[in-house]
Amino acid sequence: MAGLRVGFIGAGNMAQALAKGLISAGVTKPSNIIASSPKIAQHCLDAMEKLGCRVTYSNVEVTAGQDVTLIAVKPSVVPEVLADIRAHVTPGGPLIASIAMGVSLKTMEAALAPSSRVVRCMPNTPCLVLEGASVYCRGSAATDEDAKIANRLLSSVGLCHEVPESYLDAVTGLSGSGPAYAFLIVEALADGGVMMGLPRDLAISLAAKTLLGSAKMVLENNVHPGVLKDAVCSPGGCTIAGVYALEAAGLRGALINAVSKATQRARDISNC
Ligand SMILES: NC(=O)C1=CN([C@@H]2O[C@H](COP(=O)(O)OP(=O)(O)OC[C@H]3O[C@@H](n4cnc5c(N)ncnc54)[C@H](O)[C@@H]3O)[C@@H](O)[C@H]2O)C=CC1
Ligand SMILES: O=C(O)[C@@H]1CCC=N1
Repeated sequence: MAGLRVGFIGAGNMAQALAKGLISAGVTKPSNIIASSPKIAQHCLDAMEKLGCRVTYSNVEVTAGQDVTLIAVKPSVVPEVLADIRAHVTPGGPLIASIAMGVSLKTMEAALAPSSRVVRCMPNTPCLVLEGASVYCRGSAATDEDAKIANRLLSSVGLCHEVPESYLDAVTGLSGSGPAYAFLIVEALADGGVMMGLPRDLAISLAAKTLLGSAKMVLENNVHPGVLKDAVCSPGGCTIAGVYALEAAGLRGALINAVSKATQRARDISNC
């Protein structure tokens, strides 16, 4: 697997997070990674080069001789990229894996030659620190071997599930966008600590570790989060007073609404 040849079309935030994650997980060597981007985004290519990856202005070069080519450009740029590479993607060529929000398998397959092997993925930025939460679904011509490649790539940088494509927009609204919600929560908890007199650095570190540890308890203990919450709330204690403040402010509704709005936005883009 350390020999897996990975191409990135697009070298921005998510491509860099995945490349760093794949390298630190030992899935592939930097020299086996190549990334493309237009000259106007030279700083993205410079960041990839700093990791030891090869870089190019040519999207076609990123399909040649790769095991997998990841499309990591904004959704509106995907049609242009698929047109660039169409003539160079043969059924025996690289697996095409898109991480673009709202771009369906049907759209990708229609833009590529018949029988092109495609998977659609939704990772998130914590792949950078090997704590990603990713899913993928396979296109009609993708083989079991292709699914294995997608699974091994994404599970090397966190957890990974294969799901039906109908889940993709909701996954985008939950875990694709979710790090932004989590960062807001960390920042706001730290603000609370600062308001109560804690130094900023200490407050951020305590808030972030509290989220990390709580998330770990949910994942490792396989216990419903409500049960774990109850165990922190002593009768008549301080935590239930804090929980009441959150409930009164509508925290649950706000988070449910965030996932719903982000999912709807992904759906709107899917239907464009
Ligand atoms: N940022 C995130 O947390 C996540 C993003 N995604 C998806 O990943 C994709 C990329 O997002 P980001 O990395 O955040 O965007 P970004 O704006 O940081 O990076 C986009 C990259 O595409 C390059 N690019 C633009 N036009 C190009 C072209 N014609 N050919 C080749 N490269 C081109 C840019 O130079 C840039 O390097 C999006 O489709 C997004 O939906 C998915 C999961 C999480
Ligand atoms: O905000 C976005 O459009 C992308 C997709 C998921 C995370 N970032």
